[in-house]
Amino acid sequence: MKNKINITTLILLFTIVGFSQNKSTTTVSLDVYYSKIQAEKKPQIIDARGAEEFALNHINGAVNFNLESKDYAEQVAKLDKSRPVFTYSIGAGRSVWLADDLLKKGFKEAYSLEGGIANWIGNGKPFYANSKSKLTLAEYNKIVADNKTVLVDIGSKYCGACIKVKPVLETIRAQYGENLKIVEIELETSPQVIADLKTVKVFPTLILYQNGKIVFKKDGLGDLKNDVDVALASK
Ligand SMILES: O=S(=O)([O-])[S-]
Repeated sequence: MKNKINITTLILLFTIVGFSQNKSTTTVSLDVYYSKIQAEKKPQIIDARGAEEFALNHINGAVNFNLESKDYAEQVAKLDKSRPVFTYSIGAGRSVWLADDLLKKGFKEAYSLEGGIANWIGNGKPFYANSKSKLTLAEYNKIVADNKTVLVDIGSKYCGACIKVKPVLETIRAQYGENLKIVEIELETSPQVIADLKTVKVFPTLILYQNGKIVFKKDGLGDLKNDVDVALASK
């Protein structure tokens, strides 16, 4: 439990401090990141999340460390400073910190992936996952077809912003009961459906369907409760 709190606190801290920094020039779009990786024979891809997160899923060919790792200096020393380094995490936290630190240490190029692992997997790029998806795309489509109104929450249990969605979902669930089907999809248990949906660019992503059609799709929590109320009141 203590460990879980520490990891969550750490992620929230990285998120808050990461967002409060000036936007780093090292953050690039998925297209730029991917094409630069493709141009490298042996790309140096660093997963800046925790070891537990990395063990569950990661970009193919990535290695794992971040600024908090005990062997951080050793890991950095293994990299080639003259070649680009590609970092990612969940958002603009750990990966930006790592890319900036590498640049300070004299690396020529360091790029952090905008939208992190959500953007990579959500756009169908190759990834490793240690388990099959609990939910398949066929099952997802059936839920959307079988229920008049469906709210989908897509995120990761390691993402600070995703954790903030949960109490809002509970409020919505209490208000709408059986009139609204809520589906929660986590990267850790259903990575393949996130890839198959081809719509996720960031965690959390929230999608409201009515009669099988998308009413809204939101990147981030925003004012979810109000948006659901407004959307359902107008139907
Ligand atoms: O640190 S983070 O980018 O994973 S939120």
